[in-house]
Amino acid sequence: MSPRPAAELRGVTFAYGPGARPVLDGLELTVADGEHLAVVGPSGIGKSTLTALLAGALVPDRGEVRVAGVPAGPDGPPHPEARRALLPQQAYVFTGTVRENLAYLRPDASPADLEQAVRALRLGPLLNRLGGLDAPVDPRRLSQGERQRLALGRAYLSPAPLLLLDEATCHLDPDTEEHAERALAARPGALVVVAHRISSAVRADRVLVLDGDRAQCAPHAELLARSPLYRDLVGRWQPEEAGTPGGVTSPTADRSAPSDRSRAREVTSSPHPG
Ligand SMILES: Nc1ncnc2c1ncn2[C@@H]1O[C@H](COP(=O)(O)OP(=O)(O)OP(=O)(O)O)[C@@H](O)[C@H]1O
Repeated sequence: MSPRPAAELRGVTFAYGPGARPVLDGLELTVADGEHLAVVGPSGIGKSTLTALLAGALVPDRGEVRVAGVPAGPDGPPHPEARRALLPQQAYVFTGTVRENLAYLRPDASPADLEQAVRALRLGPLLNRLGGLDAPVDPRRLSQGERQRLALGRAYLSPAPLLLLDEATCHLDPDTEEHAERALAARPGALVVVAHRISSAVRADRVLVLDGDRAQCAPHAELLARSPLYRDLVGRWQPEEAGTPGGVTSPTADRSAPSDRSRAREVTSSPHPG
């Protein structure tokens, strides 16, 4: 028997309010157990909306979102196997100690667990600067990148089997981002990353390209070979990466062109390649 998917979207349609044009319309997606999925697409196409639906922060108007086989929604604490952690671009950092920040989602984390998270996310130098695990954190005195790194350490320790990163590494340099994504992907469970660099898409198992009714999901190389849309996105992305320190900009496209999002689309079903 094949393992239960980490997440499934079946015919998911969502609009921000009655009468508004659906952001997602009939989306079909399966995230395999243990999969590392990157999500890309033009600005405003619905990448954050998708992560919020997977997190249960938004509820579809039609269709269903399931996490580990359990319907996702805002009602009640999720089944332990269906927990997910959503990291937004603006990282949450709490007043409290470094330890409390890191262990917020896993209060029973042992010293060995914390040590492993610090090592896996290369947080040692930051911890030294802050004064160690028991030093108080003043969020106002942390850079955006430092905040993101603490939040990534928290996500690493989280027991949630589904991690959702919505441009949660955008203030990190490419090397630190790669290390963090690889560490998070190596945890048990699935990782969904709204990518803001092409390198993020390249190292994922598959890439979901959201663009209205042309949404597609496949490994990077396959999309490059068969998807003009993906090649177009990558083509516009690479110069930005090359020219922007940190390369923090998502690919953007002219969204003034009318786009028909009315047709359902199947964007998965291929098994997790790894
Ligand atoms: N709270 C909201 N109320 C109304 N419309 C919203 C809201 N949040 C997002 N939208 C709209 O929904 C669409 C999708 O937004 P979303 O943030 O999911 O896109 P995105 O692909 O993540 O964009 P970006 O790459 O620019 O972050 C956009 O047209 C946006 O204006």
